[in-house]
Amino acid sequence: MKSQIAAANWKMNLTLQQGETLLDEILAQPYQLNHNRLVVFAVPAPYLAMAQQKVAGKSHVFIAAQNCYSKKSGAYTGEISVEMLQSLGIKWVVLGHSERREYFQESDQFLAEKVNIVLEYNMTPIFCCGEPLQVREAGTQNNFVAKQLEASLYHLSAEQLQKVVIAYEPIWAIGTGKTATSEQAQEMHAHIRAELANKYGADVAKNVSILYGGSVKAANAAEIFGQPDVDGGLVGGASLIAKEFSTIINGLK
Ligand SMILES: O=C(CO)COP(=O)(O)O
Repeated sequence: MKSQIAAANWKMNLTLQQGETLLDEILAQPYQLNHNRLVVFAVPAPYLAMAQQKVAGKSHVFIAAQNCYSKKSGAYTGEISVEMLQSLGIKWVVLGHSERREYFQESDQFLAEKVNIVLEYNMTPIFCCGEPLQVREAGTQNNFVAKQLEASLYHLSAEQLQKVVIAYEPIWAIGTGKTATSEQAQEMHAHIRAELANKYGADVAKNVSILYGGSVKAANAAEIFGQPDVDGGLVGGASLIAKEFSTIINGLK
């Protein structure tokens, strides 16, 4: 069964104290959450333990890492293993964000390895995909995203695939204020689901949560989330403002 998910991605923002205050303010509000209506905060690595403590005892609210390494342990200075995350109680990891792909040269193959290790530890990957502006302008975005999915996810079994959350984030809409229209979001999400159905069957595809990311804010969240194939969002800038993100959470179907 797929879930509706409001996921915050703080990226490389906020001090520890600012992060604590933000979490306190957001978590102080009442939300209608259940096992199919979830909130996730992807916080910077140094704040994972703090954030995990803040949500302890809160049902249906989870903390995510923004990245992890593909190896179990060893001489990999500066990297974070899934075992370390697991030891903190973290169950979610964002993988393949376009900023990681662009600035840190993360390849499809590397991401496939990260997906594998996250699933091996029974954690949930939020796998990001999405096309740059020139691909959108050329009209070849469907093919571009299908190739990203194929390269990093299609080695998975049907059972494994249903444990992956996909986040469609068109790069031209990230941090630009230029949101995809709800029609554009729905069109791509339907395409992603059709691709998954093609590979794994419709019964599997309908169980996969597909989030939209790119300039989601309080003012547009409910409309975008209301699209039939949009199962919530992965939110950057607006997730740093308590009132904005609280409204976004309430915009979930
Ligand atoms: O990249 C994003 C979330 O991962 C989207 O960022 P913005 O919401 O700031 O556009």
